[in-house]
Amino acid sequence: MAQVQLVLNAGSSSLKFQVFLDDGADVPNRLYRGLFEGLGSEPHFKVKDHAGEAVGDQRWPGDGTFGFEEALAHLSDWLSAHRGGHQLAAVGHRVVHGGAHYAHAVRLTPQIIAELDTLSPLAPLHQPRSLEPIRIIARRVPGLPQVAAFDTAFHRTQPEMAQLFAIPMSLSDAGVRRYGFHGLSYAYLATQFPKVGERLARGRVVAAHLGSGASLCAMEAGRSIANTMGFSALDGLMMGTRSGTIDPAVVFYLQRELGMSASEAEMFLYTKCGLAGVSGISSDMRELREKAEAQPSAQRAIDMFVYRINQELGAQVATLGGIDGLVFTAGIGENDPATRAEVIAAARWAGFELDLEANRAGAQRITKGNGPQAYVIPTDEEWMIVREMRAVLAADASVAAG
Ligand SMILES: Nc1ncnc2c1ncn2[C@@H]1O[C@H](COP(=O)(O)OP(=O)(O)O)[C@@H](O)[C@H]1O
Ligand SMILES: CC(=O)OP(=O)(O)O
Ligand SMILES: [Mg+2]
Repeated sequence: MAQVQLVLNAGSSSLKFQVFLDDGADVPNRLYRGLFEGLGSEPHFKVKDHAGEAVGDQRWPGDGTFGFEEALAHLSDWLSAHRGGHQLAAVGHRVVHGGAHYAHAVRLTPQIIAELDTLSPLAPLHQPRSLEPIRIIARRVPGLPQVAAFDTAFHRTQPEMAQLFAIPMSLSDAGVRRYGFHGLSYAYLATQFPKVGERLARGRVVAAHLGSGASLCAMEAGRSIANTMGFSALDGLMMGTRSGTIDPAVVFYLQRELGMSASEAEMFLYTKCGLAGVSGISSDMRELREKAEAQPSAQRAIDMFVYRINQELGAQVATLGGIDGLVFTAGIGENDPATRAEVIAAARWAGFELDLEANRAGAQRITKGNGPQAYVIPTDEEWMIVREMRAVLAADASVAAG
């Protein structure tokens, strides 16, 4: 009987999944691809089959009664009904934080799960959400292989300078360092660069993962050189609900003057800031675009989002010593031509020239002229995870075979 592999990707506002045929093919054969989006606002479940046909679509009221746990339960029922008799052979998970230790995906054991849980304080929005389904599955189907693929792993190639803070080395050695995130997304993009062209595959690239979480990654010949996210996924760009880089003295102020505890200040910066905090309207770029004309606070949030991208782009380009290509990806990067146009307009200092029509039409290359070029490449973290999972399981099997 044919077997399938499931991949789960728990993001800050979404739970994404894909089901692949476990047929040993080099290019993973996808059966289903789906997601819950708007977790925390207006939950929406969508699934497509391998041909892109919608096979599931459901919405829940935005009253806070349908959260991550309900999404997991719904997904489990949906999968049981749609597995078509295929047996589940393995589950791959996006685990945001692999610490300094994990530079590659790993097969999960109770010890490793416990070790990964110690990193939860470094990624409070993400790590517990990845570990929860891992624990549930381990309890319900104890023998089922589960593999964790890490968002931090891709960045372990960064030079020491990019990974260190200006603090005593003893603290850096204890783990207070820059890890970088969205690595599975950037690793996937790197696999696509050769198909797009030499300039991306060999050159100096800044990739912009603009989703609910957002970051930039400076890449040289497809390897990570720097990332705007650091010790945590709170750093760098302004995000859906996260502040991004902020003067650390603001944190002291929140505690000392506003009486917040450390945990309250932390949750404030993770969940009440960014697009949602500045606009007072929504963390979702779609809603802000709709309301921008009528509501100045929505326009202000969008303007600040673009302003910060351009600023951080400057830092990444300086780190690379120049730029050959800019790549947009993730929810906003893939779907919002207005944000791309505004970022490119702000980044004309780097020589970008927008191709208005190509950008509007959603073409792969969205700039023209002789300067550096900008592209849109849809990301596929689940595809990257299934590939990494297969490599881990194949290595395990060859060790077992002796
Ligand atoms: N058509 C669209 N136009 C503008 N923004 C969009 C569109 N579709 C999705 N988005 C944005 O993408 C975000 C989700 O991005 P995604 O990469 O899926 O995030 P995550 O994985 O962190 O949950 C949404 O919050 C929304 O702001
Ligand atoms: C690391 C991170 O911020 O992920 P996401 O964008 O999926 O929330
Ligand atoms: Mg994501």
